[in-house]
Amino acid sequence: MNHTSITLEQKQFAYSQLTEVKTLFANRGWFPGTSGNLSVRVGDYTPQDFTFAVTASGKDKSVNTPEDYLLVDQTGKPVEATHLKPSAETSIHCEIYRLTGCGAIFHVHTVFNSLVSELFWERGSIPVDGVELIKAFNIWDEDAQIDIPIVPNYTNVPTIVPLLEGSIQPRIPGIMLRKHGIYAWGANAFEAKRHLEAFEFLFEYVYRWYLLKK
Ligand SMILES: CSC[C@@H](O)[C@@H](O)C(=O)COP(=O)(O)O
Ligand SMILES: [Zn+2]
Repeated sequence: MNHTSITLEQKQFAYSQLTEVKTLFANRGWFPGTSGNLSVRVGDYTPQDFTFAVTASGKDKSVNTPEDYLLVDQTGKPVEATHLKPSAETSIHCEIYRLTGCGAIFHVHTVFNSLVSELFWERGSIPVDGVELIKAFNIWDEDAQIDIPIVPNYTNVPTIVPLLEGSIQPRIPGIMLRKHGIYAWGANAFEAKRHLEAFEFLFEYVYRWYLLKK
């Protein structure tokens, strides 16, 4: 893609969407210790050629500044001259966009998502049985049973990237990195937010139900 075809209005709209969710999630305590990253896709898409706005690496996501985001291409390289560094996990966003064609990806570290990823690590996925909020994923089966995949976490992020293709499930818009955090996505920011909120609700439910049953 000719990245100059992204207009200033498109870029500003993407940044304003990111600021809105960033502020909301920060108020929920979903970015402890500068963790987490967010992105929204901008402009035309093919799996080989796309652009997205992503959070800059290492920022305090509970404050809003003029230096919070940058535009990158499908390889994670900035498309404009900038001193900002894209999120250290940008290559995960690149791969999820390539595989799913989604429009927005939100990543948060929470205590509940980390706990359940460890609880069900050996199983390879987090099972959820018949909880109403599964419908947030557009799964309407009576008493639906879903499994949210878990992949191992590595400090070297490029080691994680090739594991995504074999782990992402077509009807589940998210993947857990073991003892790290959830990546949730959707066709746009509204849908990615709905999915992330549903995952976090279900993780807390699964954890508490596990303890209650004991
Ligand atoms: C500071 S701990 C979290 C990071 O290691 C990473 O997992 C994370 O989510 C944020 O990294 P970032 O480069 O700011 O996008
Ligand atoms: Zn992370």
